[in-house]
Amino acid sequence: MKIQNLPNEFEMARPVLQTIESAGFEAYFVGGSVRDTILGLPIHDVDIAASAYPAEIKELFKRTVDTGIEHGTVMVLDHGNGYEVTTFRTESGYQDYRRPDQVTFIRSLDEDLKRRDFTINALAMREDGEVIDLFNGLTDLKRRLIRAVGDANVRFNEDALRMMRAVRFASKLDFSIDPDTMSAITTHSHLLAKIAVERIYTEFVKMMMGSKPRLGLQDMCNTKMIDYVPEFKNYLPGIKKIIALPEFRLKNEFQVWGLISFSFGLNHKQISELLKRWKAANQTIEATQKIVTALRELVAHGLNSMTLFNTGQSLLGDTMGVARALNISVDETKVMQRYDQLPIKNVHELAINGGDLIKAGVLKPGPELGRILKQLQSVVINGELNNDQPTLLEHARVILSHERKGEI
Ligand SMILES: Nc1ccn([C@@H]2O[C@H](COP(=O)(O)OP(=O)(O)OP(=O)(O)O)[C@@H](O)[C@H]2O)c(=O)n1
Repeated sequence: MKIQNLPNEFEMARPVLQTIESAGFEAYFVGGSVRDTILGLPIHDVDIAASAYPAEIKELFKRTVDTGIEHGTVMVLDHGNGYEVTTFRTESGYQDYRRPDQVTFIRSLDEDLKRRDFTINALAMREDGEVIDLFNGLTDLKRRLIRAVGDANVRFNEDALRMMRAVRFASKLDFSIDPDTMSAITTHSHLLAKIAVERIYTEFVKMMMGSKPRLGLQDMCNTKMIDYVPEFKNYLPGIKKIIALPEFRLKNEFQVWGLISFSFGLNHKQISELLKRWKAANQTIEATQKIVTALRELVAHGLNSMTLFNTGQSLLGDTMGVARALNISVDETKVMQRYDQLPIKNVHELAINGGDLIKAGVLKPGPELGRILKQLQSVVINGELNNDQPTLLEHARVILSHERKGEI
C-alpha cells in the first residue's frame, strides 16, 4: 500500500530520510505517526528508524543531539525541526518486565519491527509513502483490532506496561483487543505490579481521555489489571458506576480524577491519599478536590459564590466537563455568567490588603491579618459589602471590636 498526500510533518522530514538513504542506509517512518496517518488522525511528531548506527547518523548531519544514544536514538536538527532517528535494534533481557537490559543495533528492518508491541504499531513507511507491513497491521487497522506482534505472552513478559498500552489504544481508537492478546493480558496482569506507577498513570490517563474509556475500565476489570493499580480494587462499585454511564469524553487529567473521585465518593483526604499512591502532582490533587467540592454542591443545591470563587474559571470549566460525563444536568451558561459577575475573581482584586490594615492602625503584623482578610474577602464575594477600601476598613474594625467585646 502506498499513502498519497502525506501530511506535512512527513514532507518536512523527508530530506532527513533522503540524506540517510543517499549514504547507502535504509530509513523509514515508524510508530504512532504511521498508524495515525492511515487512520486519518492528526499527527504530532514523526519517528524515524534507520539501519545506520548512531555514530554513522552523527556523521551524516551537521547538527545532532544525543537524546538517547545508548538506546540508539539521535536527534537530528534540520531547518529548525528536531527528528528522532533510532537505529534498528533488538532488545533482550527484560529481567524486570520493564525496560530491556540490552539493546543490540542491527541492520535489518524486519528484526526491528518484530520487537514492537502491536501490529498496528509495527508498520514502517518509506519516504515515498509505501508502507511495509510484515504482521498484517493494515488489516488490523481495518478490522479495528489491537493484536500483539507474534506471541502476546512474550510481548507482555518483555514489557508489562504494554498491557496498559493495549487498553489505552483500544480506548483511544475505539478498537477491540484480539482474544489471544486479551487472554495473554489476563495471564500476565499481575506483572503490572512491577511497573513504576508513574508509567501506569500516563497510560491510564490517556486511556480515560480516549473515545471509549468505559470499555477500557471494563477491560481492566475483565483482565484483573484493576487489581494492580493503586487502591482501585477497593472501589469496584464506583468503577461499575462509571462503566454504566452513557458514553463520555474527558479533556484533561483533572477531569479524569474528578470523575473518578466523585464516582468513588471520596472526601478531600481520601482524594489526596489515593492520588498520592498514584504519585500525582500536588496541583492535580488540589484541582481534583476543587472539582469534587463543586460537583457535590451542584448536585445538592447549586454552586454558592464562595465555591465559584474558590474553583476559578478554568476548573469550573472542568467541573462542567465532568458533570456532563456524569449526566448531571446543569445550566452551564448560567454558572459561567454567575462566575463572570463575581465582584472579585482573585484575592489581589480585593480593595484592601494586609499593608492597608496595618497602615490604618487596625491591626499589627501577624497571623490575625490573614484571618481578617479572609473574612473581608468572603463578605465581598457573597455581595454583602462593596469592594471599596473605606467600607472594608470599617468592616474590619467592626469585626475586631465585636470579637474583643466577645472576649471580655
Ligand atoms: N512498550 C512499548 C513502547 C513502544 N513500542 C514501540 O515504539 C513505538 C513508539 O512508541 P510511543 O512513542 O510510546 O507510542 P506511539 O505508538 O508512537 O503512540 P503515541 O504517540 O500515540 O503514544 C510504538 O509505536 C511501538 O512500535 C513498543 O513496542 N513497546
